[in-house]
Amino acid sequence: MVTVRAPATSANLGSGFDVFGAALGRPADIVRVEKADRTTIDVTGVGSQYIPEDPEKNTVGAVAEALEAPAHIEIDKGVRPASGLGSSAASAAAAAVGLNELYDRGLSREALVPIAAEGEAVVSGAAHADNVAPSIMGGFTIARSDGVTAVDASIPLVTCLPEVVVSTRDARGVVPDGAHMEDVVEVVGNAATLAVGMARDDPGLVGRGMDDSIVTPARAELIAGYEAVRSAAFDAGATGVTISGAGPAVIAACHERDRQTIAGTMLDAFEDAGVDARAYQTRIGRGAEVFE
Ligand SMILES: Nc1ncnc2c1ncn2[C@@H]1O[C@H](COP(=O)(O)OP(=O)(O)O)[C@@H](O)[C@H]1O
Ligand SMILES: N[C@@H](CCOP(=O)(O)O)C(=O)O
Repeated sequence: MVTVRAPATSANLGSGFDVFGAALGRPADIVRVEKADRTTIDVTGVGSQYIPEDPEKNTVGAVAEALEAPAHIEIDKGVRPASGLGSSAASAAAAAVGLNELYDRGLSREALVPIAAEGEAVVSGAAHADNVAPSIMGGFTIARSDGVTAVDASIPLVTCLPEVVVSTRDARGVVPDGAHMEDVVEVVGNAATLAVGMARDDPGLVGRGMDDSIVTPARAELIAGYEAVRSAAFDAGATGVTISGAGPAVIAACHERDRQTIAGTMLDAFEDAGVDARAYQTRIGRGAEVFE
C-alpha cells in the first residue's frame, strides 16, 4: 500500500488562464492505493457525499486507467469539491504519484502531469493541467502543452472559500470565445510580471500581475459578494486579489504581516453579502508527498 498527500491548488492566478497554478500549504487530499485486479474507489471526508465512487466518473479512475494500474483507491477528501481549490485535481495528482510508486512505473513528476490531467477531462471536459501540475510538482507552475516549468516560491496567501458551489464545467461555459487586442496586451504584461514576481518571491510583483480583464469579469458574476470581498482584501493590504481557479474561492496574495487581517476582512465582506465562508491562511507550498 502507498499513501500520498496531495495539496489543494489555485489555478490561473488571474492572468494565467489554464497555464498558471500554485500549490497551497493547505488543505490537502490523502489517497491510499493498493494493487487489485480491477479499480474500486472509496471516498470519505469533506463533500464526499457529492463525489462518485464509479471509476468512470472519479478523476482517480481515469488516472488508474491511463497508467494501466488497477487498484483499490481510498480517498480522504480535505479539499471540498467544486471549490476552485483544485479538489478533483488533488485526488488525481495523489493517485498518479501513488500508482506510479505502487507499480514501479518510474515516471518523473513532470511525466505524471498529463496523466493526472486525464482525470480533469472526466469532470470538466478539458484536460487542463494547471491544477495537477502544482499539486504534483509543488511551488508555482507554468503548464504548457510541451511540459511544465516549476518555480520554488513561498508567497503568503489567503484563500477564502464561500459556502456556495461553482462547478468548473459551468464556469468554463462563461469563458468568452475571443478577446480584444488591448486586453490581451494588458494580460500578457500582467502574466509576465507575476512570473517574475514568483521567481523573486516578491508578493508585491505577484499581486500586481494577478489582474485579468478577459476571463475573470465573466466569472465574477457567478460569485455573490466577489467585488466587495476583493475591495475589502485590497483595503486590508492585499497586493493582488482574484478568483481562485474557476471559483467560488477567492485568493489574495500578501505580505505575511497583513495575512490575518486580510482573512478577517474577506470573511466579513462575504458575511455582509449573506454568504458563509471559511478562510485558509497559507502560502505557496510543496507538491505531493509519499508515505509508504
Ligand atoms: N476525486 C474527486 N475529488 C473531487 N471531486 C471529484 C472527484 N472525482 C470526481 N469529482 C467531481 O468533480 C467535480 C468537482 O470538480 P471541479 O468542478 O473541477 O471542482 P474543483 O474546483 O474543486 O476541482 C464534482 O462534480 C465532483 O463530483
Ligand atoms: N483553468 C481552469 C482551472 C479550474 O480550477 P478549479 O480549481 O476550479 O478546478 C479553469 O479556470 O477553468
